Amino acid sequence: MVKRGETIELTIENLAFGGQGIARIHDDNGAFILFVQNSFPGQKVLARVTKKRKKHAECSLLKVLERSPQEIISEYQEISGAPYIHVPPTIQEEQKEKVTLEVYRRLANLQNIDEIFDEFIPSPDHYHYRNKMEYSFSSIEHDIHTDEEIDDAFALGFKHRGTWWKVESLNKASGLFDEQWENFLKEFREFLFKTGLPAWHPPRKDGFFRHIVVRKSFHEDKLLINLVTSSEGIENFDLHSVAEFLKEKMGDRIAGFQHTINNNVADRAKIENGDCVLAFGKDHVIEELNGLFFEISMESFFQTNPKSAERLYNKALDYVFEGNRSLKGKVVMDLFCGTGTIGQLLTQRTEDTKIIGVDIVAEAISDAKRNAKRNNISGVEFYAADVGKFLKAYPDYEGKIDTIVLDPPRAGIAPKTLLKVIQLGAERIVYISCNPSTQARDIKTLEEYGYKTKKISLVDQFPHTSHIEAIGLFER
Ligand SMILES: C[S@@+](CC[C@H](N)C(=O)[O-])C[C@H]1O[C@@H](n2cnc3c(N)ncnc32)[C@H](O)[C@@H]1O
Repeated sequence: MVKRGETIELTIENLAFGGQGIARIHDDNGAFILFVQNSFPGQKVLARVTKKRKKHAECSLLKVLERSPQEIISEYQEISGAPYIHVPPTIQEEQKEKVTLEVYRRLANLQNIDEIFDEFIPSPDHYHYRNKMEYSFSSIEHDIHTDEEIDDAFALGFKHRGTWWKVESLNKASGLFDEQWENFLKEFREFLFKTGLPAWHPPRKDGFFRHIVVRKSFHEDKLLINLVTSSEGIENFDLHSVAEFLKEKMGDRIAGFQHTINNNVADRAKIENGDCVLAFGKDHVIEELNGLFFEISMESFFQTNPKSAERLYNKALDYVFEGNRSLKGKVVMDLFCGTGTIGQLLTQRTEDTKIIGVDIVAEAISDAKRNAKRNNISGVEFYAADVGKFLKAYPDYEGKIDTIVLDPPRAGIAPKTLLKVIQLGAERIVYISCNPSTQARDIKTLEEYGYKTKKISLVDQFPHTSHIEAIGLFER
C-alpha cells in the first residue's frame, strides 16, 4: 500500500470538486482512492502522496506523463495556475457544473439541486480574461524542457508547481493575461538581465529583482506596471533606462510604470507594497463595469475577470429584484462589499433605496466612497468594520432590512456572524460565493433557520482553473 512521501504513477478516472482528480489502486482489501490536485480524467500522472488516511490518500501533481484524450494541446505556455489550459472550455464547464452540484447535494443536503439549479454562466472570454498578474523573479530556474533545476539563473515567470523557490520562465503567452504583454515579457527579462543585477534568491532571501505586478484596464486597453525590487545594489540600477525601454517597446499601452522597493522578506502577500515611485504615467487605471467607472490602483481589490464579473453582478441583481419586487423606501445591506461595486450597481435599478455596505478593509471602503462619488451615486453608506462586530454594534437594524447581499471570502461566513445576519430577519438573501463548499455549509444553517434555497447559478470567472463562483437566492 502507498506511503506518505512516495512518488507513484496513476491514471485519473474521475474528477471531484476543487480540481481533485480521482485514481484508484486495487489490492486484496479492495479499492484505495487517491486524490490528485489539478489533474484531469484520462491523464496518466506522476504524483507524490502528501497525506495518507485509512481509505484514501491526497497527492500533489508532479507531472502529467500522458495527456487525457479530451485534451487538445493549445498554443499557450502551460503554467501551474492554469492546469486545464489544454482541456477545451466546454468540457471544463461541463465538469465544473457536475462536480459543484454534487457539493450542494452532499454538503448542503440539497437533494433537489437539479430543480433549484438555474444556469451555468460561462466567462465571456475564455482566454486573456485576467486584469491582474504577478510574475516572480528567481535565480533558481526550473527548465520546462529538461525538468532540471538551474542555479545562478535569471528566471521570470511563475513558480514551478508545488515549489516556492524555483521559477519557470514565461517565454510566451499563458493564455490568461494580456497577450501582447506576455509575448514581450521574455525580451523584458533579457533587458533586465543585462543590467547585471541579480534575480531574487528565495531560500537565501537576497538579490535585487523580486516581482512584476501588472494591472490591466480593458476599458482603456492599458497596463499599469509595478517593478518590485529590493534595495540591494540599487545604486547600480537605472530606472530611467527601464522606463524608456518599456515606452519604446509597448508604446501607449502603458498607463503608468511604478518602481517599488520592498525589503520585507516575510510578507509575500504584500509584494506590491513598500516604498513606491512613479517613473512615468499615472498610478491608476479606470475600468468600466455596467456603465459605472472604477479607479483601480496597484493595491485596490477588483474582480479579476471584469467581463465575467458583469455577468455575475447582473445575475445577483436579477435575484435581488426577482418577482418584480420594488425596493422603494427599503433598506438593503451589501455585506463583505469590497469596493462597493454591488451596492453602486444596485442603485441603477431602484430609487429611494438605502444601501449599507460593510467591509473590513479600510482601503476598500475609501475606494468605494471615492468611486460612488465619481459615479454620482447617493443613497449608499459604506462602513469599514468586521461584519459580525458591525451587526452587534447596530442592533437597531434587526427587522428593518429587506434584502441582504452577501459576498464573503473563500472561508465563508463565521458561524456566529451568520447567525447575526439571520437575526436581521431579511425577507431575501442573495449569497455570492467564490467557494461553493463553504457556501454549502452556510446553506445548511440558513435552511435550519427558516430560509429556503430558491435558486443557484454558477458563474465561471476563472477558465482553465478549478475555481467557480456561485450565487444563491434564499427566502424566508
Ligand atoms: C469576495 S470579496 C467581496 C467583493 C465585493 N463584493 C466586490 O464584488 O467587489 C470578500 C470581501 O470580504 C471582506 N472581508 C473579509 N472578512 C471580513 C469580515 N470579517 N468583515 C467584513 N468584511 C470582510 C474582504 O475584505 C473582501 O473585500
